[in-house]
Amino acid sequence: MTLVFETRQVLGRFTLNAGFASDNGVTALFGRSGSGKTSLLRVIAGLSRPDEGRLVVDGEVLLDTRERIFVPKNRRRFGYVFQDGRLFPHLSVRRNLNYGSWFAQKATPRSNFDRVVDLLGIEALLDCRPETLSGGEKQRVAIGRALLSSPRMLLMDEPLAALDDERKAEILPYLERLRDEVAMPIVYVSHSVAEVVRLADRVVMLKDGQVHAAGTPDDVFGGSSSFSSGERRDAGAVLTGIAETIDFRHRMATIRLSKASIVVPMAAAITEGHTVRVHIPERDVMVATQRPEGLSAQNILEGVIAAIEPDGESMVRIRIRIGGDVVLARITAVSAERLALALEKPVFAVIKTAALEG
Ligand SMILES: Nc1ncnc2c1ncn2[C@@H]1O[C@H](COP(=O)(O)OP(=O)(O)OP(=O)(O)O)[C@@H](O)[C@H]1O
Repeated sequence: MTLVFETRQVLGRFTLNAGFASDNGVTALFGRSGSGKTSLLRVIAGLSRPDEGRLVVDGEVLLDTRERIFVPKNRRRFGYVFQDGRLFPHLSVRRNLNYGSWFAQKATPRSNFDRVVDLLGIEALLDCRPETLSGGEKQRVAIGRALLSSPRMLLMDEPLAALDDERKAEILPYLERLRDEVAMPIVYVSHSVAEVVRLADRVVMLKDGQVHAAGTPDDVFGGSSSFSSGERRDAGAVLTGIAETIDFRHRMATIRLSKASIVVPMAAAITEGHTVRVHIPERDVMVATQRPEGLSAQNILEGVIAAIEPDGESMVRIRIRIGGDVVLARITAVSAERLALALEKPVFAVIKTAALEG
């Protein structure tokens, strides 16, 4: 499945002028409040008609303003998941799910229903009414309903925003399974760096209605200089590793990276042998020229300096290469000078364990 999209739309004083291309996997539309994420999603969904635009999904033109093509929303075959699950309160979970398949062009085979129920872990809930479910359970049902409408693409608008941290942690592993097992593009709107880092294959970062940066989470979060202070705190490296061992007593997992291993607090559902992504915020990395001792930080990784980039007047960003991985650190230019940091110099990246996310 492929998706090619571009649009231009004037909304009052706001102009949306953006586009992106993707295939299967999660494309995150990321940006601050008011950057245009929802407006973009609405154009894709067919909920609003842009002044100019083109949307092609797997070769089929669903929108082309020049050619006067506008396929209405109910014929686009997209599944939607909103912030608030929007389940029908008077229907059981099973009937809510079946409602999705009712609108599918073909009848949903029984096996598909079972597969979706299994994927989202909602079998025990089938006879419940929505009001008896937790927020996370409701969202899982809402995702199931969207999947059972046999969509060719899923559009998710901040599906976790209304949930508390515990519910978010509960549902994230299901979203990861969805990403890994469902062969369709997923467009995922979020303003959470942690969520995007964990789920997205590609990030389209919007700013004032335009694409400000696009690429892998590492490309986009690995050191853009135009983050707000909140985003700046979360900027850093995103590394992929394998969960090697899990210490259930302390709820810590050891993740094998390309050369070294690091220990991270265990996220809700890390399984040994599975691939996980680890986000190391650059603010939580210190640089040492000798291996420090007697520190509370558990992760001290040996590497070499791959780059030193100025970042603002008094700061520098250091890229530390550790085998095939790169960890970022943002330190003052004065510290870099004092430590005589230079390209290819061997250093130790001191990572505060609490800063890692599974
Ligand atoms: N129909 C409209 N008429 C006028 N302005 C609009 C309209 N729709 C959206 N806007 C403006 O477009 C801008 C982008 O809004 P949008 O909801 O797309 O942002 P967002 O990134 O999704 O924000 P949030 O994260 O807060 O949901 C805002 O300034 C909004 O006020």
